[in-house]
Amino acid sequence: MAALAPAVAAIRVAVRRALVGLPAAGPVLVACSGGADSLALAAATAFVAPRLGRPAGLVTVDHGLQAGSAERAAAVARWAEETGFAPVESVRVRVAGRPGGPEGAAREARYQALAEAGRRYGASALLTGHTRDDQAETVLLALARGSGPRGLAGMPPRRDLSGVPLLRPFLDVTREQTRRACAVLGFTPWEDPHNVDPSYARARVRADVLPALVAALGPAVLENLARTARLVAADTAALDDLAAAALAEARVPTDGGATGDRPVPGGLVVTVLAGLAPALRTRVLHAWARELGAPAAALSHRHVAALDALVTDWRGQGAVYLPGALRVTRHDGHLVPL
Ligand SMILES: Nc1ncnc2c1ncn2[C@@H]1O[C@H](COP(=O)(O)OP(=O)(O)OP(=O)(O)O)[C@@H](O)[C@H]1O
Repeated sequence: MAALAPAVAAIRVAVRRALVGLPAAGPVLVACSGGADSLALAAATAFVAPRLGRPAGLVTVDHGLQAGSAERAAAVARWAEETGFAPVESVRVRVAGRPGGPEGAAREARYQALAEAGRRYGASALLTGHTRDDQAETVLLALARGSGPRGLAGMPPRRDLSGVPLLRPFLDVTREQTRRACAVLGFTPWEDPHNVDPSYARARVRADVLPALVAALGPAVLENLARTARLVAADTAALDDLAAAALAEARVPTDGGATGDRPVPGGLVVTVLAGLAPALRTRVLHAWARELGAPAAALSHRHVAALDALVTDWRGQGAVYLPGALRVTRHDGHLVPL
């Protein structure tokens, strides 16, 4: 018997690790663009899932942004049916008219369609083909944009996508391995023109920045960036737990036992906030602003810093304006939403 190619073994092991012990019943759904990463993911899932007694389906999204995109989606769906995936779906989405740049709008439409498919089929998980290289790019972009620990934590291996568990089994698999696996298995992956389009920051990082880093510092750079993401993610999760407890403590009691003359519903006690370490306090304020209804994408460091100044640099300044048409002021030793 011919030995199993190491790249094929690596992708199967990664998918097996992700699927083994999945709590819920229901099929796993592979999100497949037809590119090397998600084609390798689909091939590994087609091999592993039946051996774990799980049905495997596949969804491909047609963004309708490029000539030939419908044909590409149809070809992926045809291949999936021939390979034994069920259900198989090709979903056409409308990208135009969504907020944000074209890349962000396409991503939002894609994830919405994937989550809807996941719910429709009662999927136990939705799988995407993000690799270690994608993770390294994400960390570098976050570092360059100054997005702080939440950005540096990169993409989590699992998260909730509107009620469906989203898994990324390939975060420890390299792009080189997915390409090699495709070659060994005789697939011709689709090459997404966006991946090499220099008008996208991620494409420039992929084409120029990472190769330069690897050339200067050696190939371990990719794994080291991915490890940085894991370490920061663990620290961030711990700090988030502490911040949730601190937020509970800072809340003005609504039962009449407030620290001021009268309770201020929905407010926070400034003296409690002032006693927190800055890293915790800014997390508390960020979480509180989200709770009040500020949209995550629009809530920036600047907004949180302005809230923080109400606590630590109080000079009687006016209300702080937050995205989502919100205002917060300091009154009588409390931060209060107006
Ligand atoms: N059109 C699509 N339809 C279904 N899933 C998609 C589509 N585009 C991306 N995905 C999913 O999201 C993952 C990340 O996509 P992205 O385009 O960011 O990275 P990529 O490295 O180019 O992936 P790939 O080589 O699989 O296209 C893919 O691996 C795939 O699981």
